[in-house]
Amino acid sequence: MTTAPQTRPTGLVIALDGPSGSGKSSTSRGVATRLGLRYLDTGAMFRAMTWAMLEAGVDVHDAQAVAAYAPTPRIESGTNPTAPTIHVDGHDVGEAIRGEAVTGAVSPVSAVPEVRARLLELQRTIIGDGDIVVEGRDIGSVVAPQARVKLYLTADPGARAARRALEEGGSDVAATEASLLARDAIDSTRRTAPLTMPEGAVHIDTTDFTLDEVIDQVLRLVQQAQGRG
Ligand SMILES: Nc1ncnc2c1ncn2[C@@H]1O[C@H](COP(=O)(O)OP(=O)(O)OP(=O)(O)O)[C@@H](O)[C@H]1O
Ligand SMILES: Nc1ccn([C@H]2C[C@H](O)[C@@H](COP(=O)(O)O)O2)c(=O)n1
Repeated sequence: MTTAPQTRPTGLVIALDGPSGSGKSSTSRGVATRLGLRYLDTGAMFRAMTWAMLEAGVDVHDAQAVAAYAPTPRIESGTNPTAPTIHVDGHDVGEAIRGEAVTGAVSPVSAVPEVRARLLELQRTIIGDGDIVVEGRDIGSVVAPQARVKLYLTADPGARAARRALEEGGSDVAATEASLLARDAIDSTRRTAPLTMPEGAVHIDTTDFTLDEVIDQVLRLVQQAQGRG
């Protein structure tokens, strides 16, 4: 049963960061929907960039080639939390970016500074004056350090893998966990904007909470932050 506020804050930026499968997208979409805010999935933008590189035949392990291609694709993110969209050069890539090829290549592509600089500019343009929930790996630390509310979501690797395997219709939990941990390792050790708990963020370990319980916790934190003005 949800108990948290329904009033729509203005100019608000809520930043959610955390490792793969910790519940960022589901929580962000739930919070944005409840508060009437926009929603930005920055992971989808990095996936879209990776999809474009693979389509163009760029070697994703060649940082120079990745950097050279980074300015090319036109990436457009739709920010409706109940129906987020992502397009590359006019193509709807919402499904394609969730496939194994992109998932296996996205972390090395995301580690290239020219990719991050290009997407940072797009992300900040979309954030604009706020009224948005933004999720990723470096939102509270780099993209929007001014965010009024910053959350850092985690969950035990076993729980993350089990949730993801369930979502994917019963894929191998051990293989899913290995894939999540491999991505976490690259994302948290890269030189530019690594995954880290941002200064001022509230840590929520979601392992033992349902999605509704986590959304409620975030809504309460937003209410407290609004109370502080
Ligand atoms: N608190 C929760 N309890 C149970 N399942 C959850 C919870 N939060 C999210 N889930 C489920 O876990 C899976 C992963 O969640 P989600 O996609 O939101 O994570 P994420 O952090 O955005 O992942 P990624 O970084 O890979 O995009 C989804 O199937 C989602 O429904
Ligand atoms: N702000 C961000 C968001 C995402 N990434 C990279 C690292 C992730 O492994 C990948 C895919 O993200 P997901 O869809 O799993 O949330 O994108 C990043 O570096 N910075």
